[in-house]
Amino acid sequence: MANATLNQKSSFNSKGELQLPVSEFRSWISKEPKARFPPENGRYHLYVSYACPWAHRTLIVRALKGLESVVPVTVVHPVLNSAETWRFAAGCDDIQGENMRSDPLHPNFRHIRELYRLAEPGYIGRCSVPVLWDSGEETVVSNESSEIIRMLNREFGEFVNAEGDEIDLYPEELRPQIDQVNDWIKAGMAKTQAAYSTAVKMLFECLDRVEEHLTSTPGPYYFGSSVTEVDVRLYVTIIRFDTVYGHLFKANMKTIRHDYPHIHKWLRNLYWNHEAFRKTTNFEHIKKGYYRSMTFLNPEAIVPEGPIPDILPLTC
Ligand SMILES: N[C@@H](CCC(=O)N[C@@H](CS)C(=O)NCC(=O)O)C(=O)O
Repeated sequence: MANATLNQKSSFNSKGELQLPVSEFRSWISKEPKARFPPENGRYHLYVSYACPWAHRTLIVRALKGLESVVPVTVVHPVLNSAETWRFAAGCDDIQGENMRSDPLHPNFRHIRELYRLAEPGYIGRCSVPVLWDSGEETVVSNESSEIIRMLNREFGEFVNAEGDEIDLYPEELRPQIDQVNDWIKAGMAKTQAAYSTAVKMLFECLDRVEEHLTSTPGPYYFGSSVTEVDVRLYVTIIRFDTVYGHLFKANMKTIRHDYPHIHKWLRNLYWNHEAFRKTTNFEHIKKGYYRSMTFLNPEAIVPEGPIPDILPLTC
């Protein structure tokens, strides 16, 4: 299953297959006694882009757990300039969005790169989002979404709201199945015809598997009656599918809305019936983010008008 990273310059191996870099900041917020980063109200800050699927995961989990006021968020401008890295909003931007603003913690910062360099002077690695920032130590706790969502799910017990408390996205009894699905939700993108043909076929085989699975479960979630990490991780890819991946990455063997009725129903249920999914999905940022940033795939930076609507209603 493809999750396409929003990068100006992705790394490819000699066969033209995408190579995903490893995230460099991997500390944990933990409620263990004496933890370096204990859960605290207002201490941590999330820096995200609505365009980025990995950052989107963290926004959904933060909302599902009711942690919006505990872990504030700043949304960057959706168009990535790889030389300068993600930039904070400026007053004159033509694109708006909730929580899109200048950095409230470092008002003189213009780019995400400055956070990384404050955390590690001389840092020359990748300056990706999401960033989970610790305003206590002025450092990056983590820039790995799969780990940030586990921290938000598990470590903020005393701060989550009543609804969030009912939700465990990684419950003990489902862990083997969740790990198995996570294993094949991998990034895909290619630079040669052969690598593309292999990747695109694999991608649609994965979608076929998801469709088949959803045909045989009562739903409305991937594993039945409770939302899990798998719903979050699949959602951020599938919501971008018809609007971006099908066109920009030529993943056009089928569309979600026309060819996968069970995935389509599962997707629309999450979007229309759950604020945590709907509120964190900003189609303008997603489309402008991908089509204007990935100019090596879309040199004129033209943003397509369709599909219209971005997502179909619940009943159609
Ligand atoms: N492994 C990271 C990947 C995050 C990632 O690749 N983010 C992209 C946007 S979708 C990014 O910030 N790219 C900027 C860059 O590489 O310069 C995670 O899951 O958190």
